[in-house]
Amino acid sequence: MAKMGDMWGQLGSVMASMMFAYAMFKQFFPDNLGDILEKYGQKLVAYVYPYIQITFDEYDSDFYRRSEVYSAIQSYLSAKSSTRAKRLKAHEVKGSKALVLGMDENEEVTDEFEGVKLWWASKKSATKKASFSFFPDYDERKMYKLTFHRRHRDVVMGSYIDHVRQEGKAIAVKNRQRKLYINNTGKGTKWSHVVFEHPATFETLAMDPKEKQSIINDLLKFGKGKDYYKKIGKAWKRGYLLYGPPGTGKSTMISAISNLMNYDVYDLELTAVKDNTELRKLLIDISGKAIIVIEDIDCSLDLTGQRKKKKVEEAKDGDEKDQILKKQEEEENTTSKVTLSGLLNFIDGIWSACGGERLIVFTTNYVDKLDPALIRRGRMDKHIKLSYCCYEAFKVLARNYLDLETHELFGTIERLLGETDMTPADVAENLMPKSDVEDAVSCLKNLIEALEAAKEAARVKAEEEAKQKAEEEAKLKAEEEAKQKAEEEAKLKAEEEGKVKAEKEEKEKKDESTKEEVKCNGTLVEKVINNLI
Ligand SMILES: Nc1ncnc2c1ncn2[C@@H]1O[C@H](COP(=O)(O)OP(=O)(O)OP(=O)(O)O)[C@@H](O)[C@H]1O
Ligand SMILES: [Mg+2]
Repeated sequence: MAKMGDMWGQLGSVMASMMFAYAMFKQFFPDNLGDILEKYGQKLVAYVYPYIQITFDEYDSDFYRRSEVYSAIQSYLSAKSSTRAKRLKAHEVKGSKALVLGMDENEEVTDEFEGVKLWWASKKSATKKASFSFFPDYDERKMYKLTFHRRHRDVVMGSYIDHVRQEGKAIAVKNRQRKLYINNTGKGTKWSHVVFEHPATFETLAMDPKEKQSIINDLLKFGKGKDYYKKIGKAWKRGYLLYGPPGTGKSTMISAISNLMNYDVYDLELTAVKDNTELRKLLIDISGKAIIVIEDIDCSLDLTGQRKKKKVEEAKDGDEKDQILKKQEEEENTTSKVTLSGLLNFIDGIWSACGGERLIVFTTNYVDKLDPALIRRGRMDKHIKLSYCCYEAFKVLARNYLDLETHELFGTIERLLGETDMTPADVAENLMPKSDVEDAVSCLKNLIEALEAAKEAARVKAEEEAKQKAEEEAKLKAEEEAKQKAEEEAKLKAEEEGKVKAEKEEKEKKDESTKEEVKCNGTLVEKVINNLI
């Protein structure tokens, strides 16, 4: 019975060949005889082959998305096949208690539902792709084939397939091993994954308890919001922007969110995405119950296109311009061409609604660098600032790292944390015992020492900065004074020169008139003498 499906499949192809042969010879029979033969032929086929086959392909017809029904059947059959199939495929899933078993190719299992017997077979077919390559390229199609007697058609269509889907989904959720997906593996538009095993939870996350609770409430409400989002006509997704200095727990919070919500994490490396089309393809491949993470978003996307253009325009020299353009072209070929608008579409374009519940999380150290369009509410709905360690956050770390709820040194630490900035990462590092002989008290003392050192360093830095600022101000002032002095001197000099010039002109004028007078007098004397003579 194990090869029941195959047997009927072969019989089916024999019948098909007979029908083909019949079609070839049909033209030699009189019309009415042909009709009679066809009618009885079909009856004969139905009589001999009373089984129906349904095929479930791994991918939807457009090859964009893995079929949900296929995945559900796979989970459903993995439970059946591990007890019934003879040839199994074993996948070792790290961290799971047992091997995950599935049907091997061309293997069959039987199933029973409401007294109806059904046969499932796993198949694989390869069709040759149209390609000019020397080596032929094949498209592999995996599928499940369901065979059942035609008298059970109503049961199968009415309830069995639905039962398989529901059961399969429930099994998948139960066995779900969360995954961390990455896209920067040189496989183009494909995600590859590892098992997600980060132990961080909201309990171990050090931050202000009120803020923490509000984030947890927000997430839980989102998780239960399927009907609500449908009612308000919004895609079931929510954006979180996590910002703050390095080592304040942004990445840790993403793990805590994944552990709280039981979502997979898709760590999207934007710089490895070729262009907007590739970005969209990646988006389509993301399943529901997912956190899409773009870390250090300010470094991932080139928002400086404008500035580059300007640089080219500024370059006057033709050679210089060519060089800049050539360099830019080279850069463009090697770097990602994902644009801001491509990313905005990724977050809330029409495609972003495919696939079910999703969280989109951006992290950055420099929130001011981001384009306001990227982080406006509606895209990044909740902005969470992760900051330096406060006393409340320290208490969480002390509980996690040292099992301490309170201690007399806590007071000193509270004061010091109020006086200096230290990231939770640094506090945690100081609280961690480095050897077996180190106990909780020595760790607290280490932290106090580190805080005092940090305070001293901050004081020295502030002093140096103040000194540098004062020096710069003094330099600026001196420069300003020198400039003013120079201006005044120049003015004085100009005045002096003007005065000298005016005097000179006056003198020249005077000399001129004296000359004129002398000339006149000479002429007069000459005239008088002439008259006298
Ligand atoms: N708020 C926190 N609660 C608990 N542990 C923390 C917290 N912040 C930092 N840590 C510890 O410090 C380490 C570094 O933190 P994390 O990687 O989350 O920082 P980040 O904010 O993502 O830094 P970056 O901006 O450099 O990516 C973590 O492994 C964790 O052990
Ligand atoms: Mg980080």
